Amino acid sequence: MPDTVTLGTPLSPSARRVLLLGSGELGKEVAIELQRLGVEVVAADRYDNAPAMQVAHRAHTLNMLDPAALRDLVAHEKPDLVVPEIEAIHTQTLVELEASRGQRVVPTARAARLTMDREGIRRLAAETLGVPTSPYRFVDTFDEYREAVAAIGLPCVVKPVMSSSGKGQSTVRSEADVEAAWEYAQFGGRAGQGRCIVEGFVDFDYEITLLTVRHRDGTSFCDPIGHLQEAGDYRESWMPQPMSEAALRESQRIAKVVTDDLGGWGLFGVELFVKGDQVWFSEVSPRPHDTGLVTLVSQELSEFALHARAILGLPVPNIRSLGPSASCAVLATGHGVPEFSGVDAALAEPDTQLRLFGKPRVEGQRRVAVTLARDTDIDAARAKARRAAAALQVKLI
Ligand SMILES: Nc1ncnc2c1ncn2[C@@H]1O[C@H](COP(=O)(O)OP(=O)(O)OP(=O)(O)O)[C@@H](O)[C@H]1O
Ligand SMILES: NCC(=O)N[C@@H]1O[C@H](COP(=O)([O-])[O-])[C@@H](O)[C@H]1O
Ligand SMILES: [Mg+2]
Repeated sequence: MPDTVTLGTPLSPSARRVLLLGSGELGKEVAIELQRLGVEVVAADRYDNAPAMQVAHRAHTLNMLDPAALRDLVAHEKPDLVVPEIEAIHTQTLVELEASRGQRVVPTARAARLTMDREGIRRLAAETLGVPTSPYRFVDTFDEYREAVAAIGLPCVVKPVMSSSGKGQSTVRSEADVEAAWEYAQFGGRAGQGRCIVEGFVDFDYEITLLTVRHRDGTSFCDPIGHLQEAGDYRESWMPQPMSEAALRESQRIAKVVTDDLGGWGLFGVELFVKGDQVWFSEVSPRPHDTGLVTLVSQELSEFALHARAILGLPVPNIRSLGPSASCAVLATGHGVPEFSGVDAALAEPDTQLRLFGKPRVEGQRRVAVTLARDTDIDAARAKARRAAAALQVKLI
């Protein structure tokens, strides 16, 4: 890579073009950061008017799990960079395009392929890299599942190999939960019926996301983000999560081993469980992480700005923290188009911010907004972010 990075003008022959595969709330912030650097942004997802599409130069709606549709889109847009934003992409097509046509994929096509599927990343981390994880087994049938539950023991966690935000995931605490967890895993995943992982339950003290940036000058870490999950989906996150020196060092070691193997440039969300000084690797997103939404208020360069810089080959000389901060997810339940009231009340306190994602519709339950707050300590920041979320009312019309 030359030391001089040249960026162009969007919609002109000199444009640097990025194709975002997935256009949710995280992609929307990435698109905004790229727009600020004059990058031409093309947003794609499975439905029209997805959040990032609303701030992109162009948008395409397609089934990104369909290899022909994905290939056509890349051939049509000829992006300098393909930037995956979700797991549910036909990543083998990206591997082929990278190999045959030198198509650049962020961070690498192999990283996108290995992390789209829990089996790829888990086997790499535990079996190849020797990183500590929960015990696990992969299963395809109910009989294999029963055997895995017996071998791993209760409690255990069951998840479809391809799912995110807790979809299809449940914890089996007693014999009575065994059948329902299987049914949910079969129908709750993003890609329909199929293979599952059964994991031993890790009785952690707390869990973190360690945002890890691989950029042209090396690897940088953000402060650890603590978070609270419900039903496998994030509800609150905060930073900096207090940790022992030993646990932080071990977390950074694991994050470095895993992200070095995945390679490429970009920001990764490394999910870790911590008990005392012991650390287990859970999974990694080779892209900004939902719990990292807190960086919109906690850092001068958010995880989205860091991702944009890293993927464009720009330097990340420092990551400046602005103080104890928290985020609180806002979920809507029901059917219809969101309308938000109490926005003024939600923003009444100092050092509070809001992102309304602009998701066009809710069917069931969906994250539609996030509140962000800074304060003198973590507890105060969390309480403030929760108050802001409570002040916001979402009506579905
Ligand atoms: N083996 C485990 N032991 C204890 N808790 C677990 C285990 N696996 C998952 N969890 C809990 O469930 C949460 C979600 O799990 P996981 O990150 O694997 O799901 P996901 O669907 O990939 O979520 P996301 O896409 O939001 O990262 C974890 O953050 C953790 O709180
Ligand atoms: N844990 C992963 C995660 O938070 N991903 C974020 O949620 C969007 C999907 O939301 P949707 O399910 O409401 O369409 C994704 O596009 C991404 O921005
Ligand atoms: Mg996770």
